[in-house]
Formats: sequence, C-alpha cells, structure tokens
Amino acid sequence: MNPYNIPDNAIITVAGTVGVGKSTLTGALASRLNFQTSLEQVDQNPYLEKFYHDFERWSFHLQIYFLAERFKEQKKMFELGGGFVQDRSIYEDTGIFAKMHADQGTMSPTDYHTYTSLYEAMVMTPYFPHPHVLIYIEGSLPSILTRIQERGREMEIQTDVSYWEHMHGRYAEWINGFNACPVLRLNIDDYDVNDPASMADILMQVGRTVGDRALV
Ligand SMILES: Nc1ncnc2c1ncn2[C@@H]1O[C@H](COP(=O)(O)OP(=O)(O)O)[C@@H](O)[C@H]1O
Ligand SMILES: Nc1ncnc2c1ncn2[C@H]1C[C@H](O)[C@@H](COP(=O)(O)O)O1
Repeated sequence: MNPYNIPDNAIITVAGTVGVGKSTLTGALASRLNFQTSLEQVDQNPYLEKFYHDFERWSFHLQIYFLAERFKEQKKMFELGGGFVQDRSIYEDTGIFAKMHADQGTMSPTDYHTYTSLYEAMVMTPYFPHPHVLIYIEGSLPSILTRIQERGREMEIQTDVSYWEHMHGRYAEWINGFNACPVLRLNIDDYDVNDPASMADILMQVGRTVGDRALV
C-alpha cells in the first residue's frame, strides 16, 4: 500500500474528451504510484485517420478495432492482478463515440446493433471488473480546442470544431448519468501535473474515493 491508501491491485481509469489531458495524467499518476499504464495507441491504429476523412465508411471498423484493443488490455490487467492506470474507459467507446455516430447517422442501425451485442457479450466475461475509480477530467471547450491544436494531430485539427463541441456536450451529459464505479472529477484549471503537491493532492482524493467504494 502507498501513503494514499490506494490498493496495489487498483485499476484507475482516466476519462474525458479528446485532448483534455488523459494520457498526460495517466502517465503522471502511474509513475507516482509505481503502477503500469494501459494506453491508447493512436499511431498504430489502422482506421483512425481514414475514419476522420470519412466517418460513415469507417466508423464501424474503428469501433470494432477499439473494442478489440480494449478487450486485450482489459484481459491483461485482469491477468496481472491490477495495479494499472488506464487511459480512457470502454464505457466511453460505447457511451460516447459509438452512440454519437449511431445517433448522427454515421453508423448504421444494423452496425450499431452488431457493435452493442458484441460489447455486451464481452462485458459479461470475468475480464471486466469495474475500475476502483474513474477520474473524469473536464475543462472548457476553448481550452480543449487549444490543446488539440497544440498537440498537433493533423486529422483532429482538420476536423470541424462542431464535432468537438458536440462531443464536449455529450461527455457532460454522460458523466452525470455514469454510475458503474466511483467518480472523481478534476477540472483542468485546478491541477498541474508538474507540481508534486498538486499530484499528491489528486492521489489523496483518489485514495479517499477508492475508500468510499469499499464502504458500498
Ligand atoms: N495539465 C496540463 N496542462 C497543460 N497542458 C496539458 C496538460 N495535460 C495535457 N496537456 C497537453 O494537452 C494536450 C493533450 O493532452 P493528452 O494528455 O494527449 O490528452 P488526451 O489523452 O486526453 O487526448 C497535449 O499537448 C498535452 O501536452
Ligand atoms: N471509440 C472511439 N471512436 C472514435 N474515435 C475514438 C474512439 N476512441 C478514441 N478515439 C479517437 C479520438 C482521438 O482522435 C484518438 C485518441 O483519443 P484521445 O482522447 O486523444 O486519447 O482516438
């Protein structure tokens, strides 16, 4: 156990919209806890760039790809007995991305049905314990758009701002209804990954949130 009362086998998931700072916080938390990271591999994704050029053509392929990747990561975390910080949850793939494209008509109802039945079958396996805590990072749309620009992934920069705006709104609604595990909300204006005191404060909050879970 660490000074924050976070169990060594904990699974901490970091959630939030594109560009909000998940990967950065995931790395910072894992290094302080001596946990492993479970990261999204953007560069090796064979569909992502094609998807940004043609949502309708590639959204189903991309969702299946993400589902397969997350399932493999989930299995790995389960088999290694936890001690992970995970960059993005599977709940967001289904609750934000797949649903958004189905609702907007860029994924067909048949494809969406196939996707959700596969997702449900996967979740009903032992590999899917809920995380000990989901850290939800939030921030204003202008700050997030600035971060997307500064990070410099061309495919995201070229995407219409309305896509990010819509996603930002969906995230705010989604988190209000999310109850699969305890949630710790962090605003991007309230922490600094390079400040040890700020990180210690987040870890204390994580420890308390995980402790609350044990009481449920
Ligand atoms: N706390 C922070 N303060 C300032 N910039 C940040 C912070 N966290 C992330 N960034 C920057 O914002 C951009 C997106 O961060 P990233 O962690 O890749 O987001 P995500 O994984 O949520 O898409 C990157 O350029 C990163 O350096
Ligand atoms: N499930 C997903 N569907 C569509 N696009 C997705 C999904 N998961 C991640 N993405 C995209 C969004 C970004 O362009 C990259 C990486 O996400 P990030 O929030 O920057 O870690 O993949």
